[in-house]
Amino acid sequence: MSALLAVRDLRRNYGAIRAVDGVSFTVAPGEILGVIGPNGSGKTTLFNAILGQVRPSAGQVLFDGRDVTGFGPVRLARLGIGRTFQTLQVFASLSVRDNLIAAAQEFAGSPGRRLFARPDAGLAARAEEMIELFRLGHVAHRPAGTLSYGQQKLVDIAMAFMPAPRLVLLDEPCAGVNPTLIAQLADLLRRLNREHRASFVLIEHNMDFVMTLCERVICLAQGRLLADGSPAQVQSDRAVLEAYLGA
Ligand SMILES: Nc1ncnc2c1ncn2[C@@H]1O[C@H](COP(=O)(O)OP(=O)(O)OP(=O)(O)O)[C@@H](O)[C@H]1O
Repeated sequence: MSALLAVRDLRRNYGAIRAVDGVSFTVAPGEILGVIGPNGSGKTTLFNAILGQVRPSAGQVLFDGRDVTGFGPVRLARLGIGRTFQTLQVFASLSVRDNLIAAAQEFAGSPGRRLFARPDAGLAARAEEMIELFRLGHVAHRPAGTLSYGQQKLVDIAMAFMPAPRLVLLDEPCAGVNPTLIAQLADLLRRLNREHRASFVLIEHNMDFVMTLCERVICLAQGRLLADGSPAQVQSDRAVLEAYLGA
C-alpha cells in the first residue's frame, strides 16, 4: 500500500544547529505513529517543517504521493492534514461550539465561497458530531476559557478534527492532562482511527500512552532518526536507551 505521508531526508538548520538532520519515514493509511525523543531532539521542528510552519532546509514531504514540501497549514488542511500545538489554540471567550465552527471555517472553501456562505453553513452538524464524540455536550455552550485545562485540550483536539482530516499531527496531546482524561483521549483517538479512518502522528513524552496507542514508533536524537519499529522494539533499543540516559 502506498504511503499516506512520506518524509524524505528532511533537514532544518538554525544557524549551526541541525534541528532536523536528514529524517526519513512513512505513515501508512490508517496508521498511528508515535514520535519520541529527549528534549531538544527535533520533534517539534520536524512537525513544523512537515507542515510548512518553518521552511525545510532540504528534503521532501509527500502527502498521498503529491509533493507538498513547503505548503502552508491552510493549504495542507484543505488537502486533509491537520495539527495541534503544544500550547492551546482555543479562543477563550468563544463557546466550545463556536470554537469548533471557527476552526473549520478557517479551512472551508475559497475566500469567495466563505464570504457568501452562512457563517455556520454545513459546519453546525459536524460540530455536534464532534461534541458528542468528545463528550463535550455538558460544556458546549460555555466559553472555552472557563473549562479545565484538560477539557480545553480536548476542545483543541476536536477543533483539529472539524475539517475531517485524513492525517493529524498531535504535539504532546497528554501534556498537562489528568490520567482520567488521558484514558478518555486514548479511547477517542482509537475511535477516530477506526471509525473515521484518521491517521495520526503524535509527539508524546507519556510512554504508557505511546506504547498502548501507537502501532509504530520512531525515536529522534539530536535531529536524527535513531530507531523506527514496533513500540516493544524501540523501547528496548540500546541506542534509544542511551539517548535518554545521556539527555
Ligand atoms: N526557532 C529556533 N531558533 C533556533 N533554534 C531552534 C529554534 N527552534 C528549535 N531550535 C533548536 O532546535 C533543536 C530542536 O528543538 P525542538 O523544539 O524541535 O525539539 P523537541 O524535540 O521538540 O524538544 P521538546 O521535547 O523539548 O519539545 C534544539 O536544539 C532547539 O534549541
